Amino acid sequence: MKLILHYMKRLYAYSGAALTINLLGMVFSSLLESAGILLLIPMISMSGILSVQQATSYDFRWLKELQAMPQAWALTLILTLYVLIVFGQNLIQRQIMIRNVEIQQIFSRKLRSEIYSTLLASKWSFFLKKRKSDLINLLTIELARVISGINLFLQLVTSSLFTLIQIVFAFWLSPSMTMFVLGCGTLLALFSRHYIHKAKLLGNQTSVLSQSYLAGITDQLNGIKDIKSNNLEDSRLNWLHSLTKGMMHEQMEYIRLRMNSQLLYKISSALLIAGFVFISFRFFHASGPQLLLVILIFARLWPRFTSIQSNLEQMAATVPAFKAMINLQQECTEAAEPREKGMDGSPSAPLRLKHGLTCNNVYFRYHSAESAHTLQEVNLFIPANRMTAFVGRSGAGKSTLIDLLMGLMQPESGQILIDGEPLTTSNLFAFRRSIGYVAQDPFLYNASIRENLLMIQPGAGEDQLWEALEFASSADFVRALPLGLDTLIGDRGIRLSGGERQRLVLARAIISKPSVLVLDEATSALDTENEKKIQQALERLKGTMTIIVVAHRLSTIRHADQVIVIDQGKVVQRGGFNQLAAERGGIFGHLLDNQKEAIV
Ligand SMILES: Nc1ncnc2c1ncn2[C@@H]1O[C@H](COP(=O)(O)OP(=O)(O)OP(=O)(O)O)[C@@H](O)[C@H]1O
Repeated sequence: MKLILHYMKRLYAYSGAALTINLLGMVFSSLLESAGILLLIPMISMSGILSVQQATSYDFRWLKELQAMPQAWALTLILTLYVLIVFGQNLIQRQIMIRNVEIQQIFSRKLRSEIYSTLLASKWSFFLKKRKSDLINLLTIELARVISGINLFLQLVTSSLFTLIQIVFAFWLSPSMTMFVLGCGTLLALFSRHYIHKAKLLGNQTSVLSQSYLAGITDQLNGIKDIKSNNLEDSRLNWLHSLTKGMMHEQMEYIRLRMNSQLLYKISSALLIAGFVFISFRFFHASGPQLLLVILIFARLWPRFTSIQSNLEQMAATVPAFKAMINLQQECTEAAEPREKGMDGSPSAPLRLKHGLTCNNVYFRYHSAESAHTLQEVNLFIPANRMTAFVGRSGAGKSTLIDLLMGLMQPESGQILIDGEPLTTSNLFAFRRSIGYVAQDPFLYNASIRENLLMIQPGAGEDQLWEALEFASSADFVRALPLGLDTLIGDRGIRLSGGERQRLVLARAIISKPSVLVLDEATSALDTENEKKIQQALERLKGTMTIIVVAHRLSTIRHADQVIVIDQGKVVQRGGFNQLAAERGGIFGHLLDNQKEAIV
């Protein structure tokens, strides 16, 4: 309940007065509905079916005045009033329903953007710990459950208000009978508590199953080529069958639970009416009109109790989603990156690196204090507008160092300096804006080549697009495509070859003319021809920007101004390519020999 109230407060904060007006509108509409029913009494009374005076202890003075009028006049008056009330009530009801949906839509939109923006503002280290599919599950399925939980809560509030007014109205007609119905309702609600508890447990299962489903499907679609080429379709289908069996079982349990509770309420309603009418008639000799009133009150109140019970069960099933969403928001807030503090609130302009980047005695580790350092005692200088290459064995710590240099993670101790200034929150965003980044596994959006380039430089003209493509050795292949720049490249650029993808990502990285270009193993998965094209692109860019390259293929960095060798998290060699190649017994020479052997 605390969790739901947390979001209700949010709902109130977002919708403010509109929500209060709607709730008041609901009370008014409910009052009108009761007034409409109240008018049925003189109608019934006039028809002679029921003498209301006889059935209740109240004195209907206005009825007597009506009876004094000619019957045709009185009936016309009552019927007109009845129609007007029903008409007015339905108009208000219509307005309330539209406003309710509007409030819900505004809330769901704001909640989605609030959660997504907190997520985007989280540090890179947060994403390293999280499974991508779990985040997708939270942002789609669980978020939808939270929104449906809020809707259910609003329905519950409405239902409770309606019921309260019905109770007051019923009390006015017959206090004793209303007390009896309320007593029975309370007893049944106590008895039905276990349904709500069970619904919450089933809601937990729903969360777990949907998380597994999404995680499995995402993994498998990401690795569909592997599945097809290794003939794994049957085993994947078996996985799906067993998971969907669990999902079906859980859904059937839930629906059985809800139907059982509804059945209990409906059967008890019939039993209570029958029992009450029998006892009143047999032992207390109640009159016909009194018995009719019992049925009227029961028929109006009991369905309300049933719908409140059903509402509570459905809400209980969404509680785990509320819990998951609050946890995610808390985790994101704890992992939030410091906000950009521009002087006038606008994003800061990219930096231009003048002298270079420095690592000053940098130490870093991913896990707790007990684990070994991934990087230790790293001291180095990357001069501006030169090409610096990092090499080393797999797992040496090259990518980790690049992440620290880009400010994606912070050193445990030591400092990263930008032109002599420590990299802190005040210059972090301006520095990041000055970087163009190309990863080993190039990421492209499922859009056209043009759109992919414009995402980084929205205002770029045709000349600028082609210039970036020329520099990245991509112009030829784009020109050869039937639709040229407007070619759609598919999911992550699947319709292009690995080399074309990589060169297109390079074009995208340089289109904004960044001050620093980072290539993290961008040529490792390429063939010699494509590697050569990237190498030529780097040659063209040399001197215009600071280039940092992590390379497994040493041929890529043959023309680097400086090569830094990392081993077990430490800088073990540095110098020019040829100088390091000539150093006897060094790791660089060893790596070079290995690659020569592989070629022979
Ligand atoms: N997200 C992470 N969580 C925990 N440990 C990590 C993480 N990423 C990398 N490591 C560990 O840090 C060490 C350095 O990894 P890193 O990726 O920086 O090496 P690398 O030199 O770039 O390797 P490669 O050339 O194979 O990509 C490795 O032992 C690796 O297991």
